[in-house]
Amino acid sequence: MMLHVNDISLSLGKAQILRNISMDAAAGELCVIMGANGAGKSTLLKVIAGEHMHYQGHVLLAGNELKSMPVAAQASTRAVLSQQLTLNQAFTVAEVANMGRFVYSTHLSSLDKEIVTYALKTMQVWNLRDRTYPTLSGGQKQRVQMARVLAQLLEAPDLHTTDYAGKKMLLLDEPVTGMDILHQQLSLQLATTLAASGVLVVAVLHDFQLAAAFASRLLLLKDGTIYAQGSVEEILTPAHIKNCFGVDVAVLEHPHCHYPLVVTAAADGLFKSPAEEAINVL
Ligand SMILES: Nc1ncnc2c1ncn2[C@@H]1O[C@H](COP(=O)(O)OP(=O)(O)OP(=O)(O)O)[C@@H](O)[C@H]1O
Repeated sequence: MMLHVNDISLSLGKAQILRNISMDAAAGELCVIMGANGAGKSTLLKVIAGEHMHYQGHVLLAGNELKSMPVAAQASTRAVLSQQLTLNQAFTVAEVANMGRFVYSTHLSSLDKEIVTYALKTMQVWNLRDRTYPTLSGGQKQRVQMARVLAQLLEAPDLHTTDYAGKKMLLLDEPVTGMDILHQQLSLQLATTLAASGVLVVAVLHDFQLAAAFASRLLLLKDGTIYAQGSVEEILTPAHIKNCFGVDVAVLEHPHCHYPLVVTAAADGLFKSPAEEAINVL
């Protein structure tokens, strides 16, 4: 799957949310989008997911303009994990995971069931399969959502046997929010493994360490535009982070791994005294 985003802009209501965004990503990449709250990350992901079809510019998926792709074709080529997905009805965990397969047919075949079982086991929520989804903890819910998108994406109950190059895209909006460190690692290793099988993965992350460890390419958004894009080393610099997040950091070398470590350099100084605040307001 090749994703080609060419000069897209998007308004929601009266506000222009995205401006002149261009990016390319290819099969096998794990492309991470970062940026401050409100920078436009989720909105960009939603455009790519086909949720905001009134964008200006072009979004090409494997050479096809997204706007002209039938909904069924879109659903069979990409799986989406959205932010703050609320499911208050009393579905069981297994039923939520089954939803990943309903995009193909309302009748689940034995292969569908095997894929769902495999997805639940991969995300270590098989033991929760009969629980009602709303009663789960935040991190458990997120793991079930990962199982659902995995069930949608896979064509076989195995991570390693299928070549997905040119066929599948996985869009993840803050997938590890609320997960403990083990399941954060598990989820991103899963994303990397899928990428190695040819899936194009685009993920919004807030955690610099996870981005540094797993991204093959980074996109930094600021105020609805692309501030910078490139390799982890090119993007995770103190200057870029200061400009996009307003925080002073130091970027160190990991003692064992090749990736950079981002640590905050100043623990205080973000809150000014009331007198200084007053001067800023004036
Ligand atoms: N439906 C909408 N109508 C109007 N404005 C919207 C709508 N959805 C999002 N916005 C605005 O668009 C901007 C970008 O929102 P978006 O959710 O893409 O940010 P984000 O980078 O994902 O932020 P966060 O890190 O908080 O998740 C924000 O200012 C938000 O208030």
